[in-house]
Amino acid sequence: MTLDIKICGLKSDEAVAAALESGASHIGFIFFEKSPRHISIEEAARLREAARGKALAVAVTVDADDATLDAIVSGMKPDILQLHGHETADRIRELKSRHGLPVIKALSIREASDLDLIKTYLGVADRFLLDAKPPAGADLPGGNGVAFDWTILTSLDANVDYMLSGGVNAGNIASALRLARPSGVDVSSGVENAPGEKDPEKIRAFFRAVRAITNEGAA
Ligand SMILES: O=C(O)c1ccccc1N[C@@H]1O[C@H](COP(=O)(O)O)[C@@H](O)[C@H]1O
Repeated sequence: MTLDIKICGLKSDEAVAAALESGASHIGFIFFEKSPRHISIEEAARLREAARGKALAVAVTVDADDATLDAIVSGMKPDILQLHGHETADRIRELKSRHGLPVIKALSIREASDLDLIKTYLGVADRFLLDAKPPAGADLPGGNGVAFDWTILTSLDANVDYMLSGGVNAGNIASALRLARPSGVDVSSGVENAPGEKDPEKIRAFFRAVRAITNEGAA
């Protein structure tokens, strides 16, 4: 079983290096000013250069307007856009034609009925990222380190291509992957010492934990 691994909210050379050396398929940069992981376009452009040919660079935005997205796309040249707000299917069609980039649509999940939203975006979004709904009063739509009940994913149509996100870490990824069959996992808080402060050793430990479970079948 191969599994994409996205390390999100990167801000330092050390964290990018740990993600790439460990074999990250995707590295994510957050463009959302309220986030402790927010990064400037210039800095993201510099960091993403290290990943060229190694991992795909993902620009994460939240209900961003055209001017903001134009600046991100021309400045940082991401491989993928991750839309983490309330973007409609029409807005995604518009952005895909404007920028010619694949789109990951993040959806906030708490209960099984929240998965119904997937239908709205099927054939429009290239991939889904299923994240936990933010806790009451949270400032951030993602990156809260909160997990949802993964057992609800057992009923999900096997053709839905999604990354599992929200509160994932080295300690719980094995149970997540025993319950769900995502094509990728996305982690941010779970590899940090404090909000926005990635820990290279936690990044490496996360990959070891994923490999322990994905290699089980190969032994
Ligand atoms: O991480 C953030 O600060 C953030 C801000 C705005 C939108 C999305 C954000 N993060 C995304 O949420 C997932 C899950 O995070 P966590 O592992 O639960 O902390 C993260 O990987 C980003 O894709």
